[in-house]
Amino acid sequence: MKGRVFVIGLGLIGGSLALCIKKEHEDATIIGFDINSEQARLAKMLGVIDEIAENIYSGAMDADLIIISAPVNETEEIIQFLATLPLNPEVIVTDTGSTKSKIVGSAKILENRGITFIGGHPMAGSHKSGVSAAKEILFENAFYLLTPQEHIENTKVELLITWLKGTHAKFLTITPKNHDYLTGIVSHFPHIIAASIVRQTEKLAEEESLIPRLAAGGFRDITRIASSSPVMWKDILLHNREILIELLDQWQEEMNNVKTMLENENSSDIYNYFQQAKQYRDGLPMKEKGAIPAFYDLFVDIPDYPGVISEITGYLAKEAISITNIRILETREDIIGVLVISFQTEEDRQKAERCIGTYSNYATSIGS
Ligand SMILES: NC(=O)c1ccc[n+]([C@@H]2O[C@H](COP(=O)([O-])OP(=O)(O)OC[C@H]3O[C@@H](n4cnc5c(N)ncnc54)[C@H](O)[C@@H]3O)[C@@H](O)[C@H]2O)c1
Ligand SMILES: O=C(O)C(=O)C[C@]1(C(=O)O)C=C[C@@H](O)C=C1
Repeated sequence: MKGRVFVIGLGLIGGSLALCIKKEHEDATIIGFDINSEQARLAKMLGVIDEIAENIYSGAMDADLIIISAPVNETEEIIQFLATLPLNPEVIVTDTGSTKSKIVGSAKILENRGITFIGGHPMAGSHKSGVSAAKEILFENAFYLLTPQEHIENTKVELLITWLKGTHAKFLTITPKNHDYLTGIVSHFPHIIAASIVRQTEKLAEEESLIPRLAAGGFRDITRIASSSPVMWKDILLHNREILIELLDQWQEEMNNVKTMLENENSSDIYNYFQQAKQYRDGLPMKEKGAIPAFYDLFVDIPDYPGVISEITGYLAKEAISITNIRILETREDIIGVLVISFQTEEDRQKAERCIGTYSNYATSIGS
């Protein structure tokens, strides 16, 4: 499609969407604005946008699509400002905020002026911020939630989906209220828990200096998202305050149950607690980027000697097996333990397992 797309907020999400749109719609012009001029300059340098707008006014005036991708409080303010501008009457304004009720409520001011606003939330991301972390494949197979108000014409929603086709996401329309309830459970609340575990550990580490050095696999897995942007999460919590307070009450009750099981040394209840959790988690959809992203990981036990990683990647290269990611699980300090290699498909993972088995004696497993 041809047209002018204006992205306000050139961070991880705005930058990634700009890349997706440009890839799918080569004739479109992507204009970007960021309150942080360094981010805007970097976005232009990295080829994420075609032009930098000097301000929101100049970028928005003749845009066909406006994407607001700033923290959610800022998003509300940007909407207020857009409502003061003589925009193209056919423009679609959307956002990417992690909360929807307050933003969609604020956007009534645009609708009162005849401007179409369709709330949006791509349900994929990272703990990393900024345009340097933007990537075109970020939203592939993820859900992309849209929250159009009832009066919005279907053709407008379809047009927005066409603009966003290059995300290769799965679009789903829901109400803002339902959106905030669901994302409160599977996204916002886990971020509070991750941060709380890190904070508790930090406090306890004041008395025990070995703690940070021992914080390996399990701790890192459950706390990765505690490295996310504090500005973004401060805003999200305040927007979804009521639901999160309810979830915190339920969580406290849940923790009291665990405490009682332990006080009573009730081994069968403790077993069932973990068993039910495992069963539910193992049954979650893995092939889509939903609550748990799809990774075709192969775990390889490796000895601690220089060159072992290039040896293994060399075997895979010999058989032309592409890898998408490679990392080391630091199971023990100073000792290389397990190499985790990710593949795009299950077929590649199986080929790699056979390949490593053919060329070496390293033990492999696919985890569980
Ligand atoms: N990070 C994620 O995992 C994720 C996933 C989906 C949706 N979101 C949502 O998308 C939005 C953007 O998140 P992100 O991860 O890209 O954050 P980010 O910090 O990487 O980028 C946000 C950008 O917005 C800019 N900005 C802030 N105020 C602005 C203003 N008034 N005008 C113009 N630019 C402004 C910042 O300078 C920054 O460059 C947030 O609303 C967030 O809730 C985040
Ligand atoms: O993968 C991560 O780091 C994320 O936190 C991504 C995540 C999530 O909670 O799943 C975070 C916020 C968004 O609104 C959507 C996605």
